[in-house]
Amino acid sequence: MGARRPHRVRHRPRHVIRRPGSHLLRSPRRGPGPRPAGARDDRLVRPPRGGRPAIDPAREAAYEAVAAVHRDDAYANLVLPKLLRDTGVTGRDAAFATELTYGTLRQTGTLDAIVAVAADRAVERIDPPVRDALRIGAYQLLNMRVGAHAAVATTVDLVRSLAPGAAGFANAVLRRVAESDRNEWLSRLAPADPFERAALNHAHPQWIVRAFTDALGSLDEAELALDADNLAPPVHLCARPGLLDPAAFAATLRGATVGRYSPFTVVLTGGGDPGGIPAIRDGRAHVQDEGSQLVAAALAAAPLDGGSGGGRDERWLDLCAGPGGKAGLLGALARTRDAHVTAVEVAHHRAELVAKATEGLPVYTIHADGRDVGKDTDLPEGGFDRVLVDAPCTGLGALRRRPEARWRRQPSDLPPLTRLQRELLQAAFRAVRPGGVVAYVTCSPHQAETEVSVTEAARRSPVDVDLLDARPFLPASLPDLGTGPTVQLWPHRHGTDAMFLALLRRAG
Ligand SMILES: C[S@@+](CC[C@H](N)C(=O)[O-])C[C@H]1O[C@@H](n2cnc3c(N)ncnc32)[C@H](O)[C@@H]1O
Repeated sequence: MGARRPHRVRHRPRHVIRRPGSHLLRSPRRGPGPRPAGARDDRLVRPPRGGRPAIDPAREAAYEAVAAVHRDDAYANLVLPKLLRDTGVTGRDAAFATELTYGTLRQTGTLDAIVAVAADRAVERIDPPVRDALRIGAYQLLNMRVGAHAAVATTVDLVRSLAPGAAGFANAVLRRVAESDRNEWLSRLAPADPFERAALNHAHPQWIVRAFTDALGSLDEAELALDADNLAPPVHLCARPGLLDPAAFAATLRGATVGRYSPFTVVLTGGGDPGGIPAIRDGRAHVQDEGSQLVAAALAAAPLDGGSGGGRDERWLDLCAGPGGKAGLLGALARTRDAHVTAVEVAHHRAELVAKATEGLPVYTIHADGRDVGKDTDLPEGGFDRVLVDAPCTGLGALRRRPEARWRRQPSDLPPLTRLQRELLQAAFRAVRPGGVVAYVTCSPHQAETEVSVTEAARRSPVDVDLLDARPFLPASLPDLGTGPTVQLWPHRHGTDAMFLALLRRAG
């Protein structure tokens, strides 16, 4: 396939680009499912040596990971694998530690509400290390099939090793927690307000419950979306079009299947490290949620008007490219169509990731601010046929992948993000040529970041833009796309992250 040589990007010190050595785009490993019902816990503490309790390594790793998330703002999916490696925890023990860590982080708000009653004090008044240990103990009691004796004894030993004076307190709190199961606790605590109740039952902050309800139109369905966030998602791979056949690729991977909707998706069900897969190492595939693949492919599928572009369809722009997932798919599609992609990323290290992720594809990465369209000679006004704005957002649509994120995000994150989203989308309107198409994408279903950002940016656009019905540019088999013209995907409906897509065409 004759890939056209991309235009050269002017060399300036702030431009990182240009194909550094081959590096892999790696994705976080996902955790395994919960321990099977009735499974025996064989990870009891080892006998004390020298009078001090020895904590079993799996629980210790889980505690360290949860503590690092709360103490150091660490990310569980980065910190836990390292802890497991360092402590030599593997196999079933690693699966136990992963479920304990991810589950405790997802359920933090609900566990805290229960621990607060059992401790008869606000959790903020419990020392942070003891508080994290109690969360881990309570998760084992309420959400895993760990026997009460094992959960309490191991947690008390953990607390004794962290804060010897608090062991008695931890013992009393956990014994009280163990007196009821999760459902009994939830009905005992049940707030009268339905949003507060849903927040407690599904372990999300209330503002996120309300945001999902606004986007879905009903609290009942929002509860399904909240539940979906509490399940570990499967790993999706993108078999890059023109480089790899998904069915043949899936056949080489244990337990893999082709995706439900995207023609490029392969779903990994057998676990394992995707980074070790040869097709990923050599750039014929990458890790990417199926929803992300669908929205990127929709941009490539939407028809252009001739306009002043005279029917040209060769200059594509990804205005927010890091770490390069969509640039990888767009680059592969561009390669099959003699087009090329300019990939813009404002964060230097993320621009380097984009360059690595798109190695071998007709993609040039620019370390620049996407809002500089018209000011930066590499981002000329009207210079592009297709433009993607995969905007920085709260990420509320991908909470299932980031166990701690729901508690870290705040409503106060919205104003600066929505301002940036609208500025980037306006820059995209300037960058696209008359008759060309812009895709605005977020991995958030929050309406301030989706519909409102699109409406506001279009209202203030210096050029005329028309909102297209995005639904025809997604696979016909994709259900529940609503009445358009924008599309909102959901984990509970589509098995994808909650990606939002709006397609807009600049008037010719
Ligand atoms: C949602 S992520 C993009 C994900 C990417 N498209 C992918 O599929 O891998 C948004 C990205 O926009 C970048 N960004 C934020 N502000 C920007 C700006 N003003 N110009 C360009 N990129 C920006 C962020 O650093 C982040 O990497």
